[in-house]
Amino acid sequence: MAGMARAARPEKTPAQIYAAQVARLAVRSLYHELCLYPKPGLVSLVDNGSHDDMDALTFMRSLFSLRHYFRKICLAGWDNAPFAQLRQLGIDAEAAMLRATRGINTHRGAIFSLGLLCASAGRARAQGMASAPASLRAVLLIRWGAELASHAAVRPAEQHSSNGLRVAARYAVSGAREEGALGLPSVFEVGVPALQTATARGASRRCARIDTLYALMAHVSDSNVYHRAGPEGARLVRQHAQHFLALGGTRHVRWHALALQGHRSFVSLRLSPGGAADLLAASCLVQALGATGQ
Ligand SMILES: CC(C)(COP(=O)(O)OP(=O)(O)OC[C@H]1O[C@@H](n2cnc3c(N)ncnc32)[C@H](O[C@H]2O[C@H](COP(=O)(O)OP(=O)(O)OP(=O)(O)O)[C@@H](O)[C@H]2O)[C@@H]1O)[C@@H](O)C(=O)NCCC(=O)NCCS
Ligand SMILES: Nc1ncnc2[nH]cnc12
Repeated sequence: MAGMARAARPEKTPAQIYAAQVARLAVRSLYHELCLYPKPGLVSLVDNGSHDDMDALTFMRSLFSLRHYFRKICLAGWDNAPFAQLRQLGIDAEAAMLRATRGINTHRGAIFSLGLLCASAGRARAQGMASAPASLRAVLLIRWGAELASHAAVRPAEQHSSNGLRVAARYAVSGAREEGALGLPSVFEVGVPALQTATARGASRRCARIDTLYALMAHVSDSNVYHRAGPEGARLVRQHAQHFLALGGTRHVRWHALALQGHRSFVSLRLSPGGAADLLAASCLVQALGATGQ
């Protein structure tokens, strides 16, 4: 109304400003993973890979639904929230993702690992620490390590309640829970070093991400691969990734053709390394947080 002063918006606190920045980086990391091509068996902007129930639009809806979650969990970390509170935010985010995708699990692994990283970034920043990879991991383990370890111990009522738990019971392999309990070793010991090495030798961002995805596929016990194709599928994924890396990865002149060939054969076998894809996004987030230099 003319002549009436509009109420001033309350100033954003440093925590709110930082959490918004971290959430943008988390969503961007998931977007970079989605756009990357060729990724063996995985959904991209080009095709649906080994998936007939989801495409790039499903992933876009999913990652858009997660933007407030990443902001909230970063703020919770800043406020030194207990693990139960982080977990509840993750459960709510899974529900939002499933509403956005009409019931399809696009980002459950990412909600867990990138969520923990956003919380750790918030906690580190509140304590005046830099968001370098080593600090993020130390904060994650020191603040929530014990609770993450007990989260990894499956209670009888939970057994067989998810693909990951069914796979763990059937093949005695680890998955997202163990990753969390150990402070995301695949991210800090495989993904981030692979990104750093590729960047240091002057690789483009795209090539650095392709090489990192392959390094993760060669290393990770991916419950999504076991769920779809058992130990034989897991062996094929590891073998393809090790072969690609042994040839020099994206330094090989024919890397694109090799990766396309892998993509086609993964699709014909319905293989999908979704866990490695999530961990690639998590590694990109750690690299981006480190690059903020704060
Ligand atoms: C800890 C949880 C994430 C629970 O995990 P759980 O052990 O119960 O297993 P899943 O529910 O199966 O989910 C685990 C997802 O994690 C990804 N993943 C797989 N291996 C690893 C690994 N070694 N390290 C890290 N992450 C890994 C993987 O995500 C990708 O696969 C998805 C597709 O999965 P799925 O639906 O099984 O596949 P389809 O083939 O489509 O199945 P069908 O339709 O054919 O049946 C894809 O979306 C990727 O994201 C696994 O899916 C967690 O649920 C939990 O405790 N949550 C609490 C809340 C929370 O997240 N809190 C966060 C802060 S604490
Ligand atoms: N691009 C992708 N395709 C299939 N599953 C995934 N999980 C995470 N990212 C994925």
